Amino acid sequence: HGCHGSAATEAGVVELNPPRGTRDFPPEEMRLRTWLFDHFREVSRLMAFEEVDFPVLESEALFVRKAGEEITEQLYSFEDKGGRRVALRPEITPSLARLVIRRGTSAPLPLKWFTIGQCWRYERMTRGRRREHYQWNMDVFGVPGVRAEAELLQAIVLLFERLGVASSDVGIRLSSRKVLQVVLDMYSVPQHLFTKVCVIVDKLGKMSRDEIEKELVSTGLPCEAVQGIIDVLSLKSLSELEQVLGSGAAEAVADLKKLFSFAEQYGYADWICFDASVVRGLAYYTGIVFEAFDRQGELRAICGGGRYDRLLSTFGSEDVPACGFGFGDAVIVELLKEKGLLPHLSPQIDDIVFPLDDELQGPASCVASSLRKNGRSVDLVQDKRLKWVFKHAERVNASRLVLVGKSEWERGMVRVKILSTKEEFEVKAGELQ
Ligand SMILES: CC(=O)Nc1cnc2ccccc2c1
Repeated sequence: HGCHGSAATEAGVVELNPPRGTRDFPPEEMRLRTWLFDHFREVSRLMAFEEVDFPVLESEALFVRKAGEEITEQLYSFEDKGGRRVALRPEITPSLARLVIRRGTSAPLPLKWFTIGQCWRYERMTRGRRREHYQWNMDVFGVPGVRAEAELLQAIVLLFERLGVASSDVGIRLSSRKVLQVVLDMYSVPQHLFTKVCVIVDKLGKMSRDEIEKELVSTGLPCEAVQGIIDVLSLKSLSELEQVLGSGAAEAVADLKKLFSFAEQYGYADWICFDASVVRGLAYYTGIVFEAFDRQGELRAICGGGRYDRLLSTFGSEDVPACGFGFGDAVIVELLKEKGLLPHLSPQIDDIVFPLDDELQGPASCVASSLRKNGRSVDLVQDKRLKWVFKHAERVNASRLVLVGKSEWERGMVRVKILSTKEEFEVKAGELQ
């Protein structure tokens, strides 16, 4: 079966590549994805978070925010046959908020929920970036203080440690949006510009400083405010922050100090550091924000999150304090590749069962069936030469080869070969486990 590129090369062959910006997961890639997602799930279990799920398709209204965020500008939205405006979700948080409201915000709190879901963006392919990725989300609803953030940070650190990533490879930068709030108040910048400013200054480090200044000025900020914002966001320590902002930043500083002391108790203090330039690019964050980055590379964000205490009221509900993070499946895999931490994953087949000639296919099925009922994963091989079967057993890393032969079967026996030790023996067919 030749490897076709696309319909263009051979008349009548359908386009074989998945749509632009999307991926297939053939077995070897699916094993790596399953390995990563199993770690996401195990950490969620350790943290006593409950799994939830949502449709990939949501009402477009859930994501319309007019704050100039990249993911809402690249919304994969369309009108369905019922004339409804719908969208492939670009993120998970609004769906979580929708379900919390739907269940009634008086439901017993706190809620600790996690999900792993595919998210979409319609990116002009000029940048050749992907249009979908999978994101692990962990969110806490109903905990107003930074104890919730401390739990989320532990989840992130547990995940990295399980993958073999050390705090020398990756750090977690954290700050509070209350810092920016104080600066904007100092220059009496109107509140409605707050989210726009956050989205713009989130590009610090990705865009040049004067491009940022230009964008801030074009949103209507007075020049001294622009200078003040950039100066404050360049501060590298809490004590500097206190000196520069004085009592105005007391709340932000108190939150951060509490979070750092929790970090000591949890034992992950060497993973985190204060960095006033962290604001994250999502409009709805209101307090602590954080992002994990690789200390060597081009400082890509591996995951990120923060507190969003006012999101539910934007959907017309009572507010419920909330915080959470999203952890994508792309940057982490690149990091693991660079660090030589990718696992070698082979199929997990326990037994290969093979009838030595065709009239033994029935008995072989019977042997395979009883092994499967005993929880063994069995590959029942038919119409192959024995030579092929040995090679296949190696390839799939099977533990045992069970050969059903005529003379043995007549004595109620089968031949078993342990592939690791090469030892071979007969066993009563009915007693094979
Ligand atoms: C590195 C990468 O693929 N990022 C990515 C890919 N697809 C997305 C889709 C929606 C939102 C964010 C996304 C982010």
